[in-house]
Amino acid sequence: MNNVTVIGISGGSGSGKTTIVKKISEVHPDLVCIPQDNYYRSAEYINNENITAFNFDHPAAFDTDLIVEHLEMLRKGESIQMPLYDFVNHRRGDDHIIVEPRKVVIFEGIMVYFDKRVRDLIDLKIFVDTPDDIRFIRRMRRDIHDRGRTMESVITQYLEVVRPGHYEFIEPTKAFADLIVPEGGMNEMALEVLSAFLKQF
Ligand SMILES: Nc1ncnc2c1ncn2[C@@H]1O[C@H](COP(=O)(O)OP(=O)(O)O)[C@@H](O)[C@H]1O
Ligand SMILES: Nc1ccn([C@@H]2O[C@H](COP(=O)(O)O)[C@@H](O)[C@H]2O)c(=O)n1
Repeated sequence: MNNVTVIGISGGSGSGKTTIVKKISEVHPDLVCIPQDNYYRSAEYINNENITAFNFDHPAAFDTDLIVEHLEMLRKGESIQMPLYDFVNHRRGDDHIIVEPRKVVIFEGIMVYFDKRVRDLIDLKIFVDTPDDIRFIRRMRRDIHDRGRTMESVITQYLEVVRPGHYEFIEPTKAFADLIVPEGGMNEMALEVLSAFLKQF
């Protein structure tokens, strides 16, 4: 397939990246999203009590070689076997999903712009910029509801690794963005602009 366009959607944890992807997928069903989270390395020994024993907010937490390989394949019009990640048990699942090539590929995650090899494979770079307090509240709710976490583990993890990791590895990558979207998934005007951009494909 020629002319595959890769769109990056990055931003801090809880900024609203996934929500944006869900909303634009409703309007443009013919795109595919690759979540960077699916490329986390497994750390099965982690639980709510030792949550900071593996740093999920460091670039080394991701299998970036596999990300590069898969994005290159999608750009060439080849299908990939995308891994699936289990946030409750902190491990890559045994199954994978076959992702068929599409004209528009979205790559979404907290450290999408950290590695130059990945950046160079992305055509349009979007950064979702949401204040820390809002992100923390969203994350707390979501992690307790969906990711099997306790309030104490969310707070400990946030203070010890998530917040420092955000300022060291994520916030600086905003400088690579072509577009900055304030407040994430309910920014209707930003969604309209993105939607109009996608209509050409
Ligand atoms: N604009 C918003 N207003 C209220 N809640 C939101 C908004 N955007 C996202 N959320 C909620 O916040 C949580 C985190 O959002 P999500 O899109 O998963 O963020 P990210 O993918 O950046 O971590 C989710 O539970 C989501 O439903
Ligand atoms: N087992 C894991 C893996 C990752 N995290 C946290 O997820 C955040 C990134 O995902 P978002 O959907 O919030 O963008 C990241 O900040 C990690 O701390 C985790 O808690 N457990």
